[in-house]
Amino acid sequence: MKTYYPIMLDLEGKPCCVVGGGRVAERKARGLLQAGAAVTMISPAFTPELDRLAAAGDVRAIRRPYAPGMAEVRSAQLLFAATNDAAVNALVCEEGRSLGIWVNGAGDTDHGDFILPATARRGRLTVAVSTAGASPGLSRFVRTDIERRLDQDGYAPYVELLHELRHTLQELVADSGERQAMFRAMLQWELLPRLRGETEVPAGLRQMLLHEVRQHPTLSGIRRIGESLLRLDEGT
Ligand SMILES: C[C@@]1(CC(=O)O)C2=NC(=C\c3[nH]c(c(CCC(=O)O)c3CC(=O)O)Cc3[nH]c(c(CC(=O)O)c3CCC(=O)O)/C=C3\N/C(=C\2)[C@@H](CCC(=O)O)[C@]3(C)CC(=O)O)/[C@H]1CCC(=O)O
Ligand SMILES: NC(=O)c1ccc[n+]([C@@H]2O[C@H](COP(=O)([O-])OP(=O)(O)OC[C@H]3O[C@@H](n4cnc5c(N)ncnc54)[C@H](O)[C@@H]3O)[C@@H](O)[C@H]2O)c1
Repeated sequence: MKTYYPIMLDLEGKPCCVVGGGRVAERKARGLLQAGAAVTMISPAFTPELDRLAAAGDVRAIRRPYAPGMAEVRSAQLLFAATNDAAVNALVCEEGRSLGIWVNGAGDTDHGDFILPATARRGRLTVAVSTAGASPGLSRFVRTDIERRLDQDGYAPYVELLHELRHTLQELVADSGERQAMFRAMLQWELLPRLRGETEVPAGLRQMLLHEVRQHPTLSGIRRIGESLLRLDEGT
């Protein structure tokens, strides 16, 4: 069985090129724009949404069929073959390979270098789901299931709070081993149930925790904060 390597790429401002202008190309373009990439599309025709994005200047649209050697392909850092013509997709994959550009093939006969997962995002938290190409529909199904759970459980504010607390400890504690023990202890705090149904961290809770962490930046301090949170819950 083939095993893929999952990765989070920083595409901010980087040139990415999508060949094709249909429904699949549009989905790839939307994902790239979310990541802040500089997107160029090559296709004789585009979906109405891609036409809108091009008119707004959000993507650059080259309105002609793909041909090997195009400057927009050569300058891309990531390449996507998403036409409905398997021979064209294969050519795009081949050109990407020969140029050393990572290429995604959207069809079953394409041989690209990477595939895309279905992605659930809530704030800084991203959950990516892949079936290694076995069933993209299942990836989508699992993604929507995860989104429902993340919304119910308050993970978006939770990850914001953890980000802030972790940053605070990084400034206060020099030893990385000690810090890691503290981060692990912090994850034992019963915070998630308090954030259920919230879209933001309640200001009082945030201030209280930041204050306590600044006052007690030690492993035993972090554990005690967790215990006092439990006592608060028990009303003692
Ligand atoms: C996850 C997602 C991400 C994205 O594209 O952004 C994605 N496909 C999505 C949806 C989806 N794709 C298809 C259906 C129809 C139902 C079905 O066929 O199951 C649905 C469902 C729908 O649209 O509702 C059809 C399809 N997809 C591929 C082929 C070719 C083939 O392998 O045969 C065919 C058949 C074409 C045909 O037969 O004509 C190929 C790929 N699709 C992948 C990703 C990669 C493997 C992902 C994995 O490992 O699971 C891979 C290998 C390459 C790639 O594209 O990177 C996105 C969900 C986004 C979301 O909603 O969250
Ligand atoms: N990876 C996936 O998630 C996924 C999902 C469904 C289908 N597919 C596959 O992807 C293909 C595309 O699906 P779609 O729904 O976007 O199809 P579509 O028919 O909506 O769009 C095809 C696009 O390719 C463009 N095109 C055709 N020849 C071209 C060329 N020579 N150069 C540049 N662009 C060209 C067309 O102008 C059109 O914009 C399907 O044929 C299928 O094999 C992949």
